Amino acid sequence: MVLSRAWTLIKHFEGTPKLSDFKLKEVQLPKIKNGEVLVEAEYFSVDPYMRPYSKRMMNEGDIMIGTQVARVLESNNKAYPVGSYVLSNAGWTTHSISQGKDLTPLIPNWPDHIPKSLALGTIGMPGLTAYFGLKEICIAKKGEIVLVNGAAGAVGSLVGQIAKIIGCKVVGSAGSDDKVQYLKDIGFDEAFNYKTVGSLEEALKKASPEGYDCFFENVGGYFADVALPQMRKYGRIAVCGAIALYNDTTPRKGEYVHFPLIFHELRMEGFTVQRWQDRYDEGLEKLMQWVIEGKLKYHEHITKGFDKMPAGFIGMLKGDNTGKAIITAK
Ligand SMILES: NC(=O)C1=CN([C@@H]2O[C@H](COP(=O)(O)OP(=O)(O)OC[C@H]3O[C@@H](n4cnc5c(N)ncnc54)[C@H](OP(=O)(O)O)[C@@H]3O)[C@@H](O)[C@H]2O)C=CC1
Ligand SMILES: CCCCCC(=O)/C=C/[C@@H]1[C@@H](C/C=C\CCCC(=O)O)[C@@H](O)C[C@H]1O
Repeated sequence: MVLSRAWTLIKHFEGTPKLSDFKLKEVQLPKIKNGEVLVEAEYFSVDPYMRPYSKRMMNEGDIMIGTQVARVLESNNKAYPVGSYVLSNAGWTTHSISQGKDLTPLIPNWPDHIPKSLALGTIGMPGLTAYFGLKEICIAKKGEIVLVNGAAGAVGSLVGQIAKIIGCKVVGSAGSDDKVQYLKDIGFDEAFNYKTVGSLEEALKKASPEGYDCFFENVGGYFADVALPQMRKYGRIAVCGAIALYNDTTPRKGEYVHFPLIFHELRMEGFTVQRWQDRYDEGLEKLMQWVIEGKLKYHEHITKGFDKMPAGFIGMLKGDNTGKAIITAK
């Protein structure tokens, strides 16, 4: 018999989540039946979507939603041999039993020298988001100018690097001077700290006096208000996320989007990465290839220990992470 530990949401968040919104539970798991698999988590992802979607998708008392990289401990299912690694949607729980429907094997021939935690970041959902969002929504082309906010995070840091691979000029914004230095280290042409620039409008103009062809939007709110009028004619805006709004308890007031959209003839389109589910293999192979070739640099912000899951989640929302925020099980 295996003892599983799980973090449950005891209260829907009001504004920024607090440690006291979560409670650790222990559950004795039964023996696995025919077709079932028992997995043990090694790495957990904490993602911004957990903040707004927890209210839409969870009841108080549920195990927190989320993805993990796990190792198969026991198996009565040929598709998942003991010792193999899978992505699991079991959420914030150390051990879980499943029929295999919510499991995905890691891509075949995962090289030993590439950390398996990257299946939650650069060679996983955030990597795919950057790849398809930039290719299919921004339609970024060689010689164009790309703006990305939340640029030092899991998605943003890849958007900038993939745009450089395509041959674009890349401008990024992030919330600390260390993050700005990181962006320059990984090849961004221009980067600034949105928290300390006196004027966001001037910072955007200084970074690219010609304006922007593509805007990969991760943040929302004031940043978008200021960025939209700086788009060039026929510019494309990929609305990937809006993290500045996720903790809001009352709707914000802001600029009308209509005027820049009309005057600059812009196309603004929201997406979730699942749209390209049937092309994930293509994206993951490309991301893995770029990592192996050293064209995509990865950085993980690692919080050690399952006990720290809520702190790691809250820290990511506050901006503690450079690159992908990961929690290790041990
Ligand atoms: N559409 C889709 O399918 C997907 C969308 N997303 C979205 O992409 C965005 C980035 O996600 P991801 O890369 O995983 O997360 P990150 O790794 O970028 O982590 C979140 C970062 O957001 C920044 N942030 C927090 N609050 C604010 C704020 N008020 N204003 C500006 N920045 C803020 C912080 O960095 P800083 O120090 O710079 O403030 C923080 O580190 C999110 O909006 C997310 O919801 C992600 C995956 C899929
Ligand atoms: C208003 C919140 C925007 C969040 C953007 C974001 O980060 C999206 C991430 C998705 C996430 C989607 C999760 C659930 C979809 C539920 C759809 C619904 O109708 O409620 C996860 O799947 C990974 C990213 O694709």
